[in-house]
Amino acid sequence: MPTVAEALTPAAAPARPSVLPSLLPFLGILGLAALLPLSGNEYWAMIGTRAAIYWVLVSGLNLVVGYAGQLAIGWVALLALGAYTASVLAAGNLGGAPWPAFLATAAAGLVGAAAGVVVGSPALRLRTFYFAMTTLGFATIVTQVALAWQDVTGGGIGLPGPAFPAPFDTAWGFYYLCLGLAALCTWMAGNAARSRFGRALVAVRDAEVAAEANGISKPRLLVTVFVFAGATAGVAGSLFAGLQTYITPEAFSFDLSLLFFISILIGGRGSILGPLLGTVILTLLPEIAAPLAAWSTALYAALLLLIVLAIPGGIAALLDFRNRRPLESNRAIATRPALLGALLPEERRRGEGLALRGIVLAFGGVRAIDGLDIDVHPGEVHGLIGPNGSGKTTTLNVISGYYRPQQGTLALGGAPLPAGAPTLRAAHGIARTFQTPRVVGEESVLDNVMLGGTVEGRAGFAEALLALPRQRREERAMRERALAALRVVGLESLAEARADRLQHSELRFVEIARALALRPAFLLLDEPAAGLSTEEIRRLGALIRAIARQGTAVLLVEHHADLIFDICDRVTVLNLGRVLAAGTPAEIRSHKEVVSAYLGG
Ligand SMILES: Nc1ncnc2c1ncn2[C@@H]1O[C@H](COP(=O)(O)OP(=O)(O)OP(=O)(O)O)[C@@H](O)[C@H]1O
Repeated sequence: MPTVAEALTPAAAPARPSVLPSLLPFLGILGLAALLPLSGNEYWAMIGTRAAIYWVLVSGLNLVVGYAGQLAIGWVALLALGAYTASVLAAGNLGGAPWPAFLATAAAGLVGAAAGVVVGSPALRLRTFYFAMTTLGFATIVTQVALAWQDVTGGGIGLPGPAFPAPFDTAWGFYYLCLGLAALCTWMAGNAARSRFGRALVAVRDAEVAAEANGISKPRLLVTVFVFAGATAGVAGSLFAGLQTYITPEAFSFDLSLLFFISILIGGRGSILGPLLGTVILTLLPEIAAPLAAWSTALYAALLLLIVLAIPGGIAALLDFRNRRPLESNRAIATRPALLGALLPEERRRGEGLALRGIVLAFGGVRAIDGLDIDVHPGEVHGLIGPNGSGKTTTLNVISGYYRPQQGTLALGGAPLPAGAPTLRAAHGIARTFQTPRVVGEESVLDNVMLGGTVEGRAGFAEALLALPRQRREERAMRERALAALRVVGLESLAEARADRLQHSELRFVEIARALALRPAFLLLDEPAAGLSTEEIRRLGALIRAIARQGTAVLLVEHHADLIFDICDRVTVLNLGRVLAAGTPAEIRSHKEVVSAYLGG
């Protein structure tokens, strides 16, 4: 057991990580790329330019595929659209004067951004391969339109790409332009990935329900990244047309789309560096093994198989040295309820009572909840118990908005709480944990806990891309708060560890820390003691009591009767979707029907 001093002193909290070590590989690649002209070989200028252009596209697509997990396999469509937009405008083929190359490139970016939404929006309704097929369909449409609209696009004969002015009109000048844009895109994508938007994308990919409970709206988030990924692809298209000097529909083959997609897969999900290396490798591969150029598709497929089978995490997992270090094996969860005050200063405490009235919810003929009234008061731990199938989980799902009751009303702090709308619960100050912990295994513990602060983020996606001051300030505050929450649950020494390396009991406390990072007015705990040791349950109980004492209303669904009777102020017992009994633990313990229906003789 920790001493009082230990209980109050957080273990060595991780200092703010220096960004330099994570920047070094990028600076190294940029340094090497900047030295490429020393080769004096213009052929290498062309290969280097092509790799930079591909990366401009992949840097945006990576957020869609590697972070959000959407199978956008036909993204070459946007490259084609950007290339044709810039070339048609630069040639003046739509009437009017020819546009300068940079202006045409900006227009290609805008058209790409708009088309990104069009190509991406089916992902809001379709999953996995169905979405992949729609992106391929779009790629076919773009090339067919380019073929058929001969007056403007030159049809099968094609048209010249935009000619960039001096000093970008030489092979190496154009190379530096593309390299500069690739570096800019890397910086922006990296900023986005490290922001609340990046965390939200990965959460939507790996723990969608937890993402919703933390206020993340998947459709809004996806549309935002589709805009960015479309814009980078549009700009890449213009540069691509500039490099080709002449474009025809064949230039935008399925092979090229596959190259973009596979670069991300072999690079590794949720990484910027991995896909960057993947893009460079796949661009260079056919050049280095020139005789194999005709085999490039087979080569990609073989490489992909090799990576998927041998290193499923891709290049990024190979380079993740930090998570190879063993974690301390003898770990105890030393919760520190006394530190709650630092996380929830007086002015941030907000307890809100919850009132359910006449809730009815039936699944077909089964009345899972049948006219339920419950009042949970601020500062109170309210236990919800009952036999299996009595309606506890359904009640939680009604409160968290996953189920819309057929009858009845909900009110939080006296104000009506809209039925349904799970993503709005976090903004009302409702936080929850899950029966089976829902954490993002591939993210660090700290990132998981920071997800709880998502709703307090005000900086928009553009601010995140450019790492503007408000974004940086919010990120610092979110990080501090998440660390404070981790100190409360006693897991701050694991902050930088990947969450899937933790034990089950630790994940339960990570979820509580995430809920605390929301600074909740109302906290729903779904069987938090399941799988914990007796000592851990004792600490959990003390922590829950302390959270309630700060003003938060706590609704606790639990099968451990001892925990319920030890820490609850009031208990409601459900049976067949109705309240069998409600009262203090002492009243419930001696309630005849409860004893016979649930507690046992
Ligand atoms: N999605 C669903 N579709 C159909 N029936 C459902 C659904 N969810 C719950 N039910 C039914 O509603 C009733 C209440 O289920 P619920 O899961 O809320 O009970 P519970 O008290 O949480 O049980 P447990 O302790 O086993 O988790 C059960 O009869 C269950 O079979």
